[in-house]
Amino acid sequence: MFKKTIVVKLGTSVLTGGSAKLDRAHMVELVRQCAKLHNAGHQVIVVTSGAVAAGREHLGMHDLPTTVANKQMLAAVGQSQLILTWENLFNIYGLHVGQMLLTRADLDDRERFLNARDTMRTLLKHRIIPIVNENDAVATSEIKVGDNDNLSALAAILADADLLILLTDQSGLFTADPRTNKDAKLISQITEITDEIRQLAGGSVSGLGTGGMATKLQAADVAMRAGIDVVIAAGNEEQVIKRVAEGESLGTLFLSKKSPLEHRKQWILAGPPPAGQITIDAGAETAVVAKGSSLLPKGITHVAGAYGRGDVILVMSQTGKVIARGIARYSSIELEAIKGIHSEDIEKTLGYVYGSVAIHRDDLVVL
Ligand SMILES: Nc1ncnc2c1ncn2[C@@H]1O[C@H](COP(=O)(O)OP(=O)(O)O)[C@@H](O)[C@H]1O
Ligand SMILES: N[C@@H](CCC(=O)OP(=O)(O)O)C(=O)O
Repeated sequence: MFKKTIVVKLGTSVLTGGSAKLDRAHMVELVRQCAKLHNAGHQVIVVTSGAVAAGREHLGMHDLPTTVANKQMLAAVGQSQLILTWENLFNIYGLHVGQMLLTRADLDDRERFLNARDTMRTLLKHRIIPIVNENDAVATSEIKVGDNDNLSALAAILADADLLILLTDQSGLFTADPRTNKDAKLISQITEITDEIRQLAGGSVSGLGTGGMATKLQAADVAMRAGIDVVIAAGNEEQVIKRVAEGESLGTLFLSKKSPLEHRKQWILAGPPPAGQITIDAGAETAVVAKGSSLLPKGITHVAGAYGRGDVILVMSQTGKVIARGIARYSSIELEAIKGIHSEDIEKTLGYVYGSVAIHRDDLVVL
């Protein structure tokens, strides 16, 4: 069976069941489904809302505050309760969780993006469930993602996910808001988000979540552009996570045209102008061109230009021919220090290591 990387986004409406506190009984059921997928060999990442709701419950506040600062206060109180709840629930299945609190500003910054991606990958490698929420304490109006739908699309990109499942209190995207329109019909598949589709999505009516369907469509748009399929489905549908992950037609599927890898390679080719270059020896050229291998520091003979981790660079042959374009895993200063050495010696030379490769084969397009 194909092992997938799946991001499951749980909205406030799903986690509270429409009440003013966390619905722990339902959370147990959602965790059971995630644990089952995890144990079948898939990689599962949870994007959780509910910090504000948990804070409200913990402090016994009945009215939902309207000011951003008060919501931030509730999120600060509630996030620790929320993560503890997830840790305790996943523990039932012998699993640990790792908390990642992110903002869009973190992910817009190339260096921080790569650092967050390293954390995500390392958690997954150690079979720990990453639990992501917005860092509400520092998310102001300029920098906040604004809702966890958009954040979940960024988390899916960070995780190189195959599938993003947005669970909410409706069974998918309807032709109109089903709360106010009884004749609204479920749309089962979308291959392109057009203006007509966007017009179907109103704001949140539940008053518990923030974005309604509009932010789910924004998230679906971002994820699809990165080659990630998206499903919007109801959080209370039986075995919903497992069934969607297995490809059952449930809710609304947003089908992406390209795979994440094809998308990334296209971006490397057509994206930003190269920030610099490296020259490699004949052995490395054979490995990269003929075998499709990653490029190791050992094969680098020359570094030119000033660039950072995550920048697109050119890979040149000894005769000055451009062989490939790729995303550098180390800055030009770091590559200058580690060129020609064995990967095991990177740590000794730099004092730290981001991995054994200078450019990973998934980040490399041979020309
Ligand atoms: N076309 C539509 N199809 C389905 N739901 C819609 C549509 N337009 C607006 N909505 C509203 O979006 C709400 C879900 O968004 P929201 O309350 O933000 O949930 P969450 O907390 O899960 O993010 C639904 O309860 C529904 O009333
Ligand atoms: N970060 C906030 C969630 C923001 C929000 O309301 O998201 P959502 O319910 O997914 O629309 C929290 O944890 O309460």
